[in-house]
Amino acid sequence: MSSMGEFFMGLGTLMGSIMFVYTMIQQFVPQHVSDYLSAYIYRIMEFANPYMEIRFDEFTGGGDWLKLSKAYTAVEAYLGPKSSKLAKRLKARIVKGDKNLAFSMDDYEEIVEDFEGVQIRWSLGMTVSKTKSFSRYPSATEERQHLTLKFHRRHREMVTTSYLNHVIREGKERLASMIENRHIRLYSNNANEYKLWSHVEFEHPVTFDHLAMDPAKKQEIIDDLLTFSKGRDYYLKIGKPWKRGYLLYGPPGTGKSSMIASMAKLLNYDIYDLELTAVTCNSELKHLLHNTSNKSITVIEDVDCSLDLTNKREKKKKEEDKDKEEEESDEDSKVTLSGLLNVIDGLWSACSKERIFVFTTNYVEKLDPALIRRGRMDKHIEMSFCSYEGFKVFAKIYLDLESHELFDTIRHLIHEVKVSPADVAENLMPKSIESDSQVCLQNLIKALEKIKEDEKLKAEEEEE
Ligand SMILES: Nc1ncnc2c1ncn2[C@@H]1O[C@H](COP(=O)(O)OP(=O)(O)OP(=O)(O)O)[C@@H](O)[C@H]1O
Ligand SMILES: [Mg+2]
Repeated sequence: MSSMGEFFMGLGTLMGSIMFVYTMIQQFVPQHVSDYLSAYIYRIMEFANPYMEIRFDEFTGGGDWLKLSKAYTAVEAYLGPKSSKLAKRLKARIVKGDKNLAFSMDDYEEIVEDFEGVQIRWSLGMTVSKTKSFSRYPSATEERQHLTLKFHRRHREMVTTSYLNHVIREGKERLASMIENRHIRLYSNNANEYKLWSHVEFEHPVTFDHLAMDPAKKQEIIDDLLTFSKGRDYYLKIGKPWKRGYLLYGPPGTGKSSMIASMAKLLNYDIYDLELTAVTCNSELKHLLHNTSNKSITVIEDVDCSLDLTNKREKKKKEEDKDKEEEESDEDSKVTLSGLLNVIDGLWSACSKERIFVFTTNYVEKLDPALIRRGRMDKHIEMSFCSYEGFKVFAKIYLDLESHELFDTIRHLIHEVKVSPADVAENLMPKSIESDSQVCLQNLIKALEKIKEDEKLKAEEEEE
């Protein structure tokens, strides 16, 4: 064994000397001779080098369509605990919700692990590329990491099969448990250079318990969501992709956004807040949706305002007769209704699992029926003005009250007026440190009476 080691050490010294001599010669020979020599020297080096390398890049794809590599993510997760034990230089960071620091390998650090008696080296490298001139930060550099696996080539078969299978399997298991324990993420598609999502940790405190709405309706939605999340086998059995669409409609301030936050909390799903107006074309939309993860909620808020999705199909038919060519180029340049329908339930959507789509709108009647038909938006949920039941939820949460002598007055008033839950919540909040629940309820009564008065005046004006 030691003679083998000595042999390779000697070989290493020899190669070093050849490189030194070659560098000297290079300065005195013409370019074409130097190129010729380089090719030969490279071959000799390859022949003499007993090690092989496999590289895992952080991103795959190229140009504007970069994608976080799944293999890299799995390897990184696999190496996490090993790095803290084996690496000499570590990076430390605080992970929210975890009391211990998280460690990973520092840049250009290397760790060596033993797998079934075979020595395997992992190193973390970095490629630095200048961002393109149209970047928001002209001189900024873009750093991308890669992990390199190095081993003796006589173990090629074992490393490329059983070792790497083991790495990916363990990495994926670790990722799954990390996702289960980590905070929910809120992704948004700001128009960055690589057309990818950026995220923050989702800190919204609202849950279904805070939602003021009819308790039976609330329970029905909770049951629907839980049935969906446990429905893997059922969806397989009925031959449908495991996804569900919810349309939330109703006036402003009735809890549509709060409902989305509660859904994500209930299921522990990430939220992808898709800003359609920032998407330039159908293929970019497809790219973004391809890069969402399973167990997630993709949200398009105010879908009626995001695009002209209202009667696009009818327009399209007319335009088709007019000028076909013009329409084709138009299709390429922006997101269209058919582009959106295609990403929601085109063939590719069947490749993902456990996906929820939520659209919100204040004007359900404006939307193209194709967009909201069952199968696309499976459940239509009307978020409406505050009812007495809704008020009772607020009274319990905001004031710790289950009953009060003023409740009866509020019950009568709330039936008579159209008041949003947001307005009720605002009026119930104490406005000074001295305000007790009596004062808060009286404030609400005043506000409701004012709304009633205004509604009456408006009706009279309209009649006139
Ligand atoms: N049903 C509700 N239950 C509890 N709180 C509510 C409800 N509706 C509104 N609120 C309160 O009002 C605020 C605004 O609500 P939210 O943003 O969810 O309304 P929205 O329906 O999404 O409005 P918009 O149509 O303007 O987007 C919330 O922060 C919340 O405090
Ligand atoms: Mg909203």
